[in-house]
Amino acid sequence: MMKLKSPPVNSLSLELLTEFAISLEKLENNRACRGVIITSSVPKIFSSGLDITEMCGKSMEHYTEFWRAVQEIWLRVYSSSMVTVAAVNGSSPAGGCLIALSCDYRIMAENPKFSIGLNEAQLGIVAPFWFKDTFVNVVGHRIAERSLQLGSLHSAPEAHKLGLVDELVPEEKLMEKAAAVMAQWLALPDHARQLTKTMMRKPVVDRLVAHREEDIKNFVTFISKESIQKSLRMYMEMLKKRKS
Ligand SMILES: CCCC/C=C/CC(=O)SCCNC(=O)CCNC(=O)[C@H](O)C(C)(C)COP(=O)(O)OP(=O)(O)OC[C@H]1O[C@@H](n2cnc3c(N)ncnc32)[C@H](O)[C@@H]1OP(=O)(O)O
Repeated sequence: MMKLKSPPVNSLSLELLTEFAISLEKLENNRACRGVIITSSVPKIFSSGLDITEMCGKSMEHYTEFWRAVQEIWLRVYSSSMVTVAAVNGSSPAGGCLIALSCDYRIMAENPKFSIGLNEAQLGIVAPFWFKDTFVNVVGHRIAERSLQLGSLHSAPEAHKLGLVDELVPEEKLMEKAAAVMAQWLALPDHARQLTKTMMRKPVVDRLVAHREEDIKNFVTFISKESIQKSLRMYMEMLKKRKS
């Protein structure tokens, strides 16, 4: 099991992304490890997505390093040879949702206050093509298109209805259910499951691998724009105001 632990909201900072990638690599290289449950140790939050402070007021070099780390975590989770189950035990906007979408199966705590979705548009930013591809591959084109354009965050019941999460279970049953799903997936021979997973996911993975440097350049150019920086600053202010 892998538990995201970066209070208060598990925002995906460069440090957390790097630790996460190293832990995944270790598990991937351990032949005895055939599956991983990804969850959070922060109450009520799975992950608040990318750490916005990593994308605000920093240098081009920093944005480059940060975006490479974001790409890396997606590539590792999405193309993992292990069975990956997301036990979504709290809200999971944007990058947090991407982590869950990249797993093989998603189980979410049945709490209507928890929400999940790719809400980038609400921040005035655009989800890159590989976020979009991952989303489309889970929920289909129409639902993804509407949800992405509106930057929707879906409540747990709504997310289940849309197919964004596979199952809802009472919060106290989440880990038990995740273990049961893992056992069910691990009952199959690894090679058949892994080859099938590769067949299904390879086109999307290959697309980023082929355009990785171009994608970094696009991100750095986009995020460095004063208008985008302003949107991000305003969003952070809104988060702080909402709190007080
Ligand atoms: C080409 C560009 C593509 C770039 C792609 C980006 C994808 C992303 O992931 S962008 C990030 C999107 N994330 C969000 O919109 C989530 C924002 N956060 C929330 O909605 C809420 O914080 C929460 C529902 C996750 C939790 O709510 P809660 O009431 O428990 O906590 P808060 O008081 O709101 O937050 C506590 C603390 O944490 C700061 N914070 C929250 N989220 C982030 C974040 N993603 N990055 C950095 N910091 C974050 C928040 O401002 C509070 O800080 P202070 O205690 O200093 O006020």
